[in-house]
Amino acid sequence: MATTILNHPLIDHKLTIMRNKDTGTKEFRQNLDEIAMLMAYEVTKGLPTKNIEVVTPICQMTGKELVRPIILVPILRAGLGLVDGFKTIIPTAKVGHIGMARNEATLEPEEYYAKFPSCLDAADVIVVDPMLATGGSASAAIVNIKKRGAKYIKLACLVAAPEGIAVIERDHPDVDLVVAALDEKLNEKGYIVPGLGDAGDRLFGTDE
Ligand SMILES: O=P(O)(O)OC[C@H]1O[C@H](OP(=O)(O)OP(=O)(O)O)[C@H](O)[C@@H]1O
Ligand SMILES: O=c1cc[nH]c(=O)[nH]1
Ligand SMILES: [Mg+2]
Repeated sequence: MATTILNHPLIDHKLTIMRNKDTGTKEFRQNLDEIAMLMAYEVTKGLPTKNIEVVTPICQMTGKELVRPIILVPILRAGLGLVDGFKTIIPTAKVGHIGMARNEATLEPEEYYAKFPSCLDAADVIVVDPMLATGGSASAAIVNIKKRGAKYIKLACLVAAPEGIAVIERDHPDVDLVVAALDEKLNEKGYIVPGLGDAGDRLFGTDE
């Protein structure tokens, strides 16, 4: 299993707009939505397919179809900002939700909500969250999803700190990780530097 850092020019351009502290809610959401579509293409590159016979208007041929259904799992709240873009590219995807709140004092993640489609164990599961900071939220979310039966899991994050990547690689060597941009470090409050601030607050306008 692998970690991929995308460093894609279009994503970097849009992400730079999101990073700007003066970018408002509307533009922040719009750019995240656009980036999600680009990430969906990249994250799904390695999904398994099987041969299927198809008759074109010209002749019969062997085509391909996905082996498993796809389930998107946004980590609430900020992961919700990636769902519409992924669904645009994968309209048949089912969506499960897991709520993880990072205790801002201890930085420990706590699950507060979970609801999944019943085919979790037979699906390709793509967990999405814009921020991979300490890695605690994503790692705990994946542990909880595995406990509910998920076997084929990918994690897609917009911005990651090296610390978060190391945690996912250590805790979940079976999970493919796709990150749009690798930042420098975490600060003393567990925020990614340079990062983009609190993704959930910027997405939902709760930054007071
Ligand atoms: O890697 P970690 O150190 O765990 O931090 C990353 C988590 O922090 C943010 O969520 P937050 O807890 O702020 O919740 P929110 O999405 O509701 O704002 C972010 O969306 C990740 O889930
Ligand atoms: O930089 C960070 C770290 C955790 N969560 C965020 O939203 N941003
Ligand atoms: Mg937040």
